[in-house]
Amino acid sequence: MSQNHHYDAVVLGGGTAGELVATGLARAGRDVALVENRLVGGESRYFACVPSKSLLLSARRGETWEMAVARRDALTGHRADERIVAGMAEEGVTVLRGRGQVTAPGRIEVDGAEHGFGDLVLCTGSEPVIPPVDGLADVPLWTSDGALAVPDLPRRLVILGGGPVGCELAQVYAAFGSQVAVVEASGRLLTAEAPFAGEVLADALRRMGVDLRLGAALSQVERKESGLRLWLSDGGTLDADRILVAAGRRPRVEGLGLETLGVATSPGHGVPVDETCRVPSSSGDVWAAGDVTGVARTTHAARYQARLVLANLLGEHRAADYRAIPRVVYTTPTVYAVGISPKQAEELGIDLLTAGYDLAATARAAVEADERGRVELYADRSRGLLIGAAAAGLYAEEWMSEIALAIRAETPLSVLTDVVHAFPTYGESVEAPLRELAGRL
Ligand SMILES: Cc1cc2nc3c(=O)[nH]c(=O)nc-3n(C[C@H](O)[C@H](O)[C@H](O)COP(=O)(O)OP(=O)(O)OC[C@H]3O[C@@H](n4cnc5c(N)ncnc54)[C@H](O)[C@@H]3O)c2cc1C
Ligand SMILES: NC(=O)c1ccc[n+]([C@@H]2O[C@H](COP(=O)([O-])OP(=O)(O)OC[C@H]3O[C@@H](n4cnc5c(N)ncnc54)[C@H](O)[C@@H]3O)[C@@H](O)[C@H]2O)c1
Repeated sequence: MSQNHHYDAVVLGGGTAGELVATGLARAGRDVALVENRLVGGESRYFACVPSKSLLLSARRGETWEMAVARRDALTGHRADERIVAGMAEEGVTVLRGRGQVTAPGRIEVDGAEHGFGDLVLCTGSEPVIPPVDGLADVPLWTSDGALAVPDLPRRLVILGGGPVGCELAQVYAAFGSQVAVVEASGRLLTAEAPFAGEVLADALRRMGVDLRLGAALSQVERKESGLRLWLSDGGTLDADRILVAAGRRPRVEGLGLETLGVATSPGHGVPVDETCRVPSSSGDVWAAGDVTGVARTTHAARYQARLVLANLLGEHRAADYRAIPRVVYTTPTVYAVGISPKQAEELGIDLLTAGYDLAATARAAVEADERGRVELYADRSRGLLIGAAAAGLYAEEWMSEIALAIRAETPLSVLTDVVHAFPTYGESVEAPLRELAGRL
């Protein structure tokens, strides 16, 4: 095996988190290599956030499918990374293309060549979970990666999973004319969030003609002469031309050689990290950022953790605070959640006070002629503080940011109730529930 250079740091995985850490280290004068076996820029840029948000916008604008695909592909740079790699090289990052695997403390192999490192930063992201369903492995499947990189518009599409991916893509394909069904094992969409959010979205999808099969799991798939036949656990059946699996993602921790560093991993779980994003290991300095940690699987959380790792590698001591990381589903209407959800509060035994408001009561809803949606705010009775919120409504991803700040900054309710919102905005909808919470605490 050829012996190569010794780097101050090796970043394994060149997605959102890896790109940020590697570039930051190079700018600080460190000798750094970024190892990437697919495309530098990662999931978000080519196969996830950017193409899905582009298609959702095209759907809202009423563009044709051909226009939408052209726009999506232009925004993702036609899934080519040469420009980004060249930019990183200019910053001083060495990009090593190939699959990386740690072979011993301080040593990593990339496609037959071995390199040395001081620090290791794990940024390997996550991968889709394919449920063990009879016959599913024998039929052509899409995961979101596949769906968001091809020009096909299936006539009949079944989406397995009613989480953020399933809901966003159901809206995309239904808007462009596919006959869409969503099979979701739990009784509702967006099961991790407040029930009203999934209900508002279910109503929006049904109005577009989406067939929602809630509380049913997929139990068997068979290939028929003209397409696929699906059997569900509630006895129902569906016919489809294509199945899109959106049944969750798991941190990519296997096959990285982490055992050689004494890093304990288990399938389906992220690499363990402390509050500084350091990975407990028997040797050397190992850090992790992004989906691989399994902490908060969004691009903005990956960027947050990457900035933290970078600061800590450069001699600061920064600890993560995950209390106010937003969770957004970019459908129409948007679903936005931040902080503690009612389900989490129950699990944690928090005495939760809830106050809500229907967006229909705002003047903005009348102006927009769109009365859908609601906002709910959650306070911890014992601490007298706002700790969570959820909203389903147009542009909620924009007007709910002040609530994220309020949770993160632990802003007293007496201050929040004194904030004046512009008229007529959906943002006014938080005023009444804030006053209600303040009155009940
Ligand atoms: C359909 C979809 C839509 C989404 N929409 C949003 C959204 O709107 N907003 C949002 O905030 N989040 C969204 N997400 C989540 C977001 O995409 C992820 O949280 C984000 O991409 C995580 O970044 P990362 O750096 O951790 O991983 P990635 O960007 O996946 O990067 C990991 C990289 O590591 C590489 N790699 C892995 N193992 C190795 C190895 N052994 N050797 C070399 N390279 C390796 C991979 O090829 C990959 O490029 C969406 C996800 C999906 C699936
Ligand atoms: N806008 C965003 O920020 C955004 C958008 C999309 C995805 N993401 C990220 O991507 C990750 C993955 O999203 P996801 O929607 O794939 O996963 P998820 O885990 O949120 O939802 C998967 C759903 O599939 C259902 N399911 C699983 N197996 C099933 C089966 N056999 N039959 C029927 N239903 C089944 C589950 O009950 C669950 O509701 C999320 O963690 C999210 O953070 C973020």
